[in-house]
Amino acid sequence: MSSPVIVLVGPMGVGKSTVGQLLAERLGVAYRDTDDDIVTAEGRTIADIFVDEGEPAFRAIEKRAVRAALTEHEGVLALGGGAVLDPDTRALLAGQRVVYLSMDVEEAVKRTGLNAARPLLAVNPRKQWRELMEARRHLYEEAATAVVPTDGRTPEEVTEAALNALELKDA
Ligand SMILES: Nc1ncnc2c1ncn2[C@@H]1O[C@H](COP(=O)(O)OP(=O)(O)O)[C@@H](O)[C@H]1O
Ligand SMILES: O=C(O)C1=C[C@@H](OP(=O)(O)O)[C@@H](O)[C@H](O)C1
Ligand SMILES: [Mg+2]
Repeated sequence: MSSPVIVLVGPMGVGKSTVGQLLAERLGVAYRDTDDDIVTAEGRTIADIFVDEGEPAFRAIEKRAVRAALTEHEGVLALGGGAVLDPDTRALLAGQRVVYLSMDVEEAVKRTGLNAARPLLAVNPRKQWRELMEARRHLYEEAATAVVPTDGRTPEEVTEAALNALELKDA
């Protein structure tokens, strides 16, 4: 059993997938994203899974994908924004190097507001994002070994800040 060098958590649109790829490049390791694993395994988009089967079915698929990635992958791993809702997933994250990428609501709306690929923000994104964060903020904070704010930072600056926060700067 192995574990990732860095796991990224945080809300939809904060840049986990973007920054995850940059971090992997910087560290010279592989990048993996559990949303991509799900799309590949299921042969359909995340939005289609939500529409066809509903959120609970998606969470069950996600839980298996996250467990596999957390126990197999040795590089940088980005999780979907809701993965931390699962208590077993949170237990698996304990003791790992977990970075919580954070942002405020205005930044969130800029990055995700018009993006239909994220079904949970499809209607009234600002209100839905606030509600999601009320339910999840403490879960992200509890899971995190480092919190990296992304507001007003480019993906490259966020990557640099994450490496600094983890003291992996010279990697
Ligand atoms: N630091 C950033 N500043 C501005 N836009 C960003 C930043 N990081 C990511 N983005 C953009 O926000 C959107 C969501 O990024 P993504 O990496 O898919 O987030 P996540 O995987 O956390 O949902 C993309 O359009 C991406 O280009
Ligand atoms: O926060 C969530 O509940 C979700 C986040 C999405 O991933 P990103 O955080 O990569 O957008 C994706 O897994 C799905 O749409 C549900
Ligand atoms: Mg993503």
